Amino acid sequence: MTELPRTFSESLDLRVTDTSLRDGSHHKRHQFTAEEVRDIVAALDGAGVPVIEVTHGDGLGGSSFNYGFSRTPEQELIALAARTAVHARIAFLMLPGVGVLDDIVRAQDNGAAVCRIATHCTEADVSEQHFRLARQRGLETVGFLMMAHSQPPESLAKQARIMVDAGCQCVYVVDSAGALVLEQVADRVAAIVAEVGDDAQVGFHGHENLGVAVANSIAAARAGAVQIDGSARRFGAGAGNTPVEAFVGVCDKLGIRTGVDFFAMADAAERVVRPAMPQECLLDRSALMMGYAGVYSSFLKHAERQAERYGVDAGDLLVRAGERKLVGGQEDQLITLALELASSG
Ligand SMILES: C[C@H](O)CC(=O)C(=O)O
Ligand SMILES: [Mn+2]
Repeated sequence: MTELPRTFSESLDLRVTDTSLRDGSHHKRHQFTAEEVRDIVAALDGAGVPVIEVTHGDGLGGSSFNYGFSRTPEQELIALAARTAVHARIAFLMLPGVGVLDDIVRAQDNGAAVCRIATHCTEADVSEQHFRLARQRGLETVGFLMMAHSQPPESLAKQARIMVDAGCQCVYVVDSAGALVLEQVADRVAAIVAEVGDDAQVGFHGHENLGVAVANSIAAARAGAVQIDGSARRFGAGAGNTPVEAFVGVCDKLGIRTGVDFFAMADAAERVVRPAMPQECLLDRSALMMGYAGVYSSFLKHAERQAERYGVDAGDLLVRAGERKLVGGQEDQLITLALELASSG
């Protein structure tokens, strides 16, 4: 049986992970400065956020021509975050094949404590060696089943079992496209809870493309998820993630104990995180198309760039990406789709 993370105090019902400094990296085109990361970590830590994720938007090793180059090397940002946080644990994300095993070792040497491994939701087996290494090294582990809207609950449960058997301590339903609504989240979480039982925890990572990320996160919690992701001020890909400050406020009203201070979190979101954002994360036409058509939220900035370059509409391009069922890593295919749209229009 997998040992569960000893990260919960008896007095908490669920654990919040803030991913502004990782998912928000997409919205900022990976241009975080050291000062922004230090100030945001200090503010989130001060508000009682227990886990803060810091990495390139596409995970360790993501700084590249395909995904966009980081302004500041992510390992430097991880080290700075770990030095800054007094209570919070620092997490990092890695996608096998984008990052490599050695990147995990470096992130841990730089002070990270939580290793989050993400795969497309039908490809969990590519994460097995990464979970084994992380657990051998004493890291806490989380598995991300991305684009979870694209598979039914029972398929996700089988993929979750693969991750858990490899050493994953908490499997997340990751609504990368912000395409799931309410029962669709609950059914997926419940299926994984039923499959993994006491062997692992279950989590939920939402996107706001259809405007229901907070409600989806509550549905996940009611179905048994005990780790929930969000980003201060929704700072994330697409229309952004579940806003942590609103989620914490809703949890307070429902009697769900997160340990995060609502008022300090609202201050951090407005006074520290918002100034680091290039603009608000908008629930605009393009974001709606992603949620409706089931498109990976991190495609937004790439689609906007190709739409401008080829004189097509970004929303139309995203709908076509949904029809073609593109998955993470296929960002370059947006160029082909933009050319198709340009020649058909
Ligand atoms: C690499 C992706 O941005 C991971 C994620 O946050 C998602 O799929 O959503
Ligand atoms: Mn995300």
